[in-house]
Amino acid sequence: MVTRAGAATAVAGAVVVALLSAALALYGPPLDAVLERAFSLRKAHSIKDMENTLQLVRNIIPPLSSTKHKGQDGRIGVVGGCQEYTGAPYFAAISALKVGADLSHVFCASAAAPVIKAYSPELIVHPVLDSPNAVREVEKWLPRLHALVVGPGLGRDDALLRNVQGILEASKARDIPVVIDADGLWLVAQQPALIHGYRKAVLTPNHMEFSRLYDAVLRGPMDSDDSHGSVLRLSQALGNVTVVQKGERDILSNGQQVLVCSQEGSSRRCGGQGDLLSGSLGVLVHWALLAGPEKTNGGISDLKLTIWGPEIETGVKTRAQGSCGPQTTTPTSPHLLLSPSPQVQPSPGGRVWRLLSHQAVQPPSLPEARSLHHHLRHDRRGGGGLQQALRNLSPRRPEVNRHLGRGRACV
Ligand SMILES: NC(=O)C1=CN([C@@H]2O[C@H](COP(=O)(O)OP(=O)(O)OC[C@H]3O[C@@H](n4cnc5c(N)ncnc54)[C@H](O)[C@@H]3O)[C@@H](O)[C@H]2O)[C@@H](O)CC1
Ligand SMILES: Nc1ncnc2c1ncn2[C@@H]1O[C@H](COP(=O)(O)OP(=O)(O)OP(=O)(O)O)[C@@H](O)[C@H]1O
Ligand SMILES: [Mg+2]
Repeated sequence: MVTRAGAATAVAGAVVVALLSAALALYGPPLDAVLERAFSLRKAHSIKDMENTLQLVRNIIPPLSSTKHKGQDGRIGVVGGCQEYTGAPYFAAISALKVGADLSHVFCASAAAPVIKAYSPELIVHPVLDSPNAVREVEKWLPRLHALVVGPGLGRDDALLRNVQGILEASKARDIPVVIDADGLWLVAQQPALIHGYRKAVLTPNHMEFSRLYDAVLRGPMDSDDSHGSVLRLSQALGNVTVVQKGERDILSNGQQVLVCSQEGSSRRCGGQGDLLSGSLGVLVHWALLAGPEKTNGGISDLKLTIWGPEIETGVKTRAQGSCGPQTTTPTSPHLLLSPSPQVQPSPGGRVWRLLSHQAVQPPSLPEARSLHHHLRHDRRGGGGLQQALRNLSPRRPEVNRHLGRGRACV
């Protein structure tokens, strides 16, 4: 059973994704313009805070080393892909590799398999989801997977959904972290008990999926004037699973804390951006849980973290002195202060990109783009700031930039 710290670590992983997505969102338009737009700060915090935050990101990135074997840094399975939808599972599965997983599997309906296989040789595609032995076929792979992403391009066919129900049961029995997205959330809305109390579940509903889920679980429409409270309540009603409500501002909660990320990203509202998020999250939740509470300071509630740059607020549930129960504070500062220690007073003005460009030395030219994983590790060995790592991603790999540029997802 997952400890509280373990579950909180999953949420800490979500904070990491918020930061990484800031990084991921930097590709596309010229870097400085995006930095200016994405990281422009109204109130800057100390460089130390920025360093703390980047340290959280670095902490969960598993070290690259020549002693590792294939798959050790992440083997992710995507459950989805049907006759109509083949792009979504591809976007989710390839995102897992681009973030830094070693292997990415897609378990899809037989009709979708040849199409998804044709998209990329990097994906291991299993045409089993519509087979009579689908659950057994997937279950064979579960011992070799670190996390599952369930739902991208799944569709709503009852037979497929029944198979996915069995796959989720088998995954829970093996304590495998699951990210549930898209039509996987359609299934959860029909059977909330399927994941109730499973603290290694992370749900990533968009606006529509959230209101459907909220309605199904809490038997009534969400309060659109209290989006923070709605996410908190839904998480609590589902037994404190982590809920990431995607939108103009991403709102996350594990039933104890609420974290809001308003990091500016792509203004496109094209299909597939949520799929990029869920695939990336599959890797990062695994890494955050693998890193453990000591690396993520026990999870969000214990982190002395002031998020630098992205306007991330939190309604951290704090036990007011002398009160009998937890209270939710409403966010005042545009920055996230996650510890009960006295509020860090933001210093006026300033822009992160000036800090980063000051820090970042001329990046060495790399013959080919590598995963962000590589660069974040490289950064740890005393490189420049995260920006240098990002600059190292070769602009000569348009498919990488296009992929990273699309994916603005703050979780
Ligand atoms: N290329 C592909 O294969 C893609 C497949 N997809 C799959 O398509 C299936 C259905 O996903 P959808 O997201 O379309 O379905 P949803 O049921 O989540 O959304 C239905 C429609 O609601 C509308 N909508 C979305 N956000 C809204 C908002 N904030 N306010 C008002 N209306 C809003 C959109 O037009 C959307 O198509 C999922 O399985 C998903 O994974 C999508 O991921 C898109 C890309
Ligand atoms: N109105 C918005 N303004 C800015 N960013 C947004 C907006 N809506 C969503 N986003 C961002 O885009 C990302 C994807 O959200 P979206 O609502 O498109 O997911 P989705 O519908 O599941 O996508 P998909 O088409 O892949 O299923 C989210 O992480 C969110 O941060
Ligand atoms: Mg979606």
